[in-house]
Amino acid sequence: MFEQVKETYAELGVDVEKALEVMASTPISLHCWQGDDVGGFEGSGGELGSGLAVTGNYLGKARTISELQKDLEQVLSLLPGTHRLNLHAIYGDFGGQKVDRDEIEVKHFQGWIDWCKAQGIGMDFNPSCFSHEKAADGLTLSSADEGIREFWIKHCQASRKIAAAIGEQLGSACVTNVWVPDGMKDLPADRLGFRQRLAASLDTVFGEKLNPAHNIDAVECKLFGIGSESFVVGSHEFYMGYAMKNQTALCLDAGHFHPTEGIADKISSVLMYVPELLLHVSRGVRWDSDHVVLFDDQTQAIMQELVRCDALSRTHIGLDFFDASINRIAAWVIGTRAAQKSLLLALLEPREKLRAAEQAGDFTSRLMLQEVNKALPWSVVWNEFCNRNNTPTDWQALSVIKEYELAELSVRC
Ligand SMILES: C[C@H](O)[C@H](O)[C@@H](O)C(=O)CO
Ligand SMILES: [Mn+2]
Repeated sequence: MFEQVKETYAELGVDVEKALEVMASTPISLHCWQGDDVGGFEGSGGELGSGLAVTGNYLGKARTISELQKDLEQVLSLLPGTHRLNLHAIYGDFGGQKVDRDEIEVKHFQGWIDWCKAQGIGMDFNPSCFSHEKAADGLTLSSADEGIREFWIKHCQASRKIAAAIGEQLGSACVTNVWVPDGMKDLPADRLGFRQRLAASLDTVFGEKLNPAHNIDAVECKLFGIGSESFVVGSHEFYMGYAMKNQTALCLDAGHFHPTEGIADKISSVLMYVPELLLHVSRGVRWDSDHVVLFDDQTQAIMQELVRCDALSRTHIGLDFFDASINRIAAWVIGTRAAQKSLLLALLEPREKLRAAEQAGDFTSRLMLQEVNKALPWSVVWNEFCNRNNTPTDWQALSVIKEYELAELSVRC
């Protein structure tokens, strides 16, 4: 059947083998925080805060680094292709000691680096500027309190040093994404002041020039959060301007805009002015609810734009969702596979024929071809991709996950 499908696509000018090659060389950066509900392992007992919220209480949350690594290994075994780990600073191995955010060092993450090396994957990193007493009032790098700003600047500077070591040791640039929750529940008096302080703090954070082969800086914008409904200092306009001016990567999170505003249409514009893009593929339901990513129109549109803009080499595809209402392994596998399937669908699009019709002003054929594309047998190619990587098909993966739940997750009390 697969050979016939290849011929069907070839008639429309689509090279299926080329699409499978690109799939195999396009990693998805797996966010560690889905495994334990964004808790981390500092052992400080701190509550999740700063506008982040996880709902659900499904059994088997990872409680230790080794449990999280075991869960991630299970996930990786069920994903076709080679991926990356996206780690937050709060997941370091602090040996039960109190290590504050401004004191973190490479040694606290060496275990993770070694684990990634053993898995044959790259690693991305994030300073954790949330769920901490010095972020309790919702302000960090833009705070009017210089001591607070200094603390978070030091944390971000330390994070970049760690990221550069990660990138150097693993031989793959580590994307360091800076997201701060800074904002106001109600109407601020001096928006400009907050934004000037954030820009000055970021300039200090990024002041040390690091080898881009080891570390890529990204900044993440947001529209609102819990506790920052009226004002977010790091808005899209702020960070797009900052990224353009300083040529950092810009992180677009699919849940960080108005509920009806997708990020697909932003990709071609952003990539005209910033060097690289980091995506947090997510799914907001009513708000930035961080639902598990699905194979839906929004996700398909994002990947379609990446392929149409020939932007995969300048884009780092990360995921950002945290759902504790279902098996967390399944959440990762469903979400990652949805992102991958959306990418495959985009790679199999007869885009040369679409482009030709559009350039000829033949919008009728363009529309019809877009509809024809939806009915093409892309899932046969997806199953071939799974087979070639010795991974089960979607439905088969569920039974493997259920067995893991019984053997491993259900005994974590
Ligand atoms: C844990 C992540 O840093 C966080 O989800 C951030 O990326 C975000 O999207 C906050 O809304
Ligand atoms: Mn995000």
